Amino acid sequence: MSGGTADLLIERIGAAGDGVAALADGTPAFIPHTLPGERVRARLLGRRGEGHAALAEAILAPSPDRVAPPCPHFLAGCGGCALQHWADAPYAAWKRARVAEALERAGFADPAVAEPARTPPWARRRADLALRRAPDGSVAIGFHLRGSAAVLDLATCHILDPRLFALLDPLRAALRHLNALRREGSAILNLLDTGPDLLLRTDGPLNAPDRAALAALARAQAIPRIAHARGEAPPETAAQLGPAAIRFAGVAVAPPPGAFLQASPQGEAAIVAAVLAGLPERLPARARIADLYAGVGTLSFPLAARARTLAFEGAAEAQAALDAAARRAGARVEAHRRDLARQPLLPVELGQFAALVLDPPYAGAAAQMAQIARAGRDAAPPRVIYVSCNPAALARDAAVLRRAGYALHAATPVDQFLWSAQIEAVAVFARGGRA
Ligand SMILES: C[S@@+](CC[C@H](N)C(=O)[O-])C[C@H]1O[C@@H](n2cnc3c(N)ncnc32)[C@H](O)[C@@H]1O
Repeated sequence: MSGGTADLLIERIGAAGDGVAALADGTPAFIPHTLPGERVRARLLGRRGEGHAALAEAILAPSPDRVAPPCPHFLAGCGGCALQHWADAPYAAWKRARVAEALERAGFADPAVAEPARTPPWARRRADLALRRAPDGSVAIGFHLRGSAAVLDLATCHILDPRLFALLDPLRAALRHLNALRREGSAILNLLDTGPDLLLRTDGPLNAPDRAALAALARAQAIPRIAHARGEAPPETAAQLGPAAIRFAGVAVAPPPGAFLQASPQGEAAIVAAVLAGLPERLPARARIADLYAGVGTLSFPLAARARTLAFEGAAEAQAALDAAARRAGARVEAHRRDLARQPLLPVELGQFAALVLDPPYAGAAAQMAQIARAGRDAAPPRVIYVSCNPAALARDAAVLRRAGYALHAATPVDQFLWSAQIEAVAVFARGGRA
């Protein structure tokens, strides 16, 4: 069916942010930059998963909710954003509905879902940008074009913090002559309290002139640390001018290069607030909280203000940074390294916690959920506070909690990835009667 055109009615927005229309045989077509209710003329491109990829050649009847996208890269297909063409109110309502639908699929009828906590434009403090060298030696830095391996070279960006965006031109200039970048790589930018932290992953080794060039870039742009890794190898510091640190609840942590951070300060604040609000009002003096998938301690240190917190994290460097920060600050945080997919907390361990906070990666926390279900009424923690970055995993994991006897206490969507299809959420579950 590819190559042809069809006039179609957009029925809804799909999980990747594309408009979805039904073809004559009922197969869904995924059409970027369209909106529910619109009639479009679409060119069919080929199979995509269960349906067809398509492009809108013309919007025959535009939605009243269509707005002019603020960024010129959007209609060129920049993969950083999917929904800039949607008015703010229906856009936010769609994000909220994705969380509500996930909880409904888990079996919680008519879930009480708050309005999304928002992140404004120009606030993203963490970005993983693609690098691509052109035949003339120049280097493109940006997001992949949607559905393509090509990199859109960013001339502007409405989501990135301007302090990070300002580094792109000097970085392009430095990368032009960097031997370590042969064809492609990535630049992970984290804006810490001490300034930008840069991790370059490239397809070649760093040589002495490369090191000198990166040191010069660090000095000229006041970048405290630039690290480099070849492919997926562990990073090594290429230039360090000063400390690289960020504070969580007043505790300074020195994260490893490329460490996971919540994508925006607003997103982090909203997640921390919703997690703390989900704790029982009164915690006994000897109460303990478990923070699973703790990273470098974004949630552990705020939680420790309420009770002794045992933090579990699988990545060695993140766990070490969390452990060192907790020791230096004398915080009530004990950091343990543990692969929670292979070694989830067992019922005998779960029984000691007044609350279990978990913030798993995209795949969710199936192994841990199975142990909570096994723990039964006596050992399962009274509260489970689940921070989700994937509604599908939330639906699956929340269903296990429901079957294990938990009620949904609160749900807060957090929109940290402005204009993308992503939505995060903090869902608070309480065992029957104790909410
Ligand atoms: C979404 S991040 C959350 C980090 C932290 N809670 C925060 O807010 O910054 C998920 C974390 O889970 C860790 N992780 C991924 N797979 C894991 C596993 N199997 N066992 C333990 N930790 C894992 C990652 O290293 C990452 O730090």
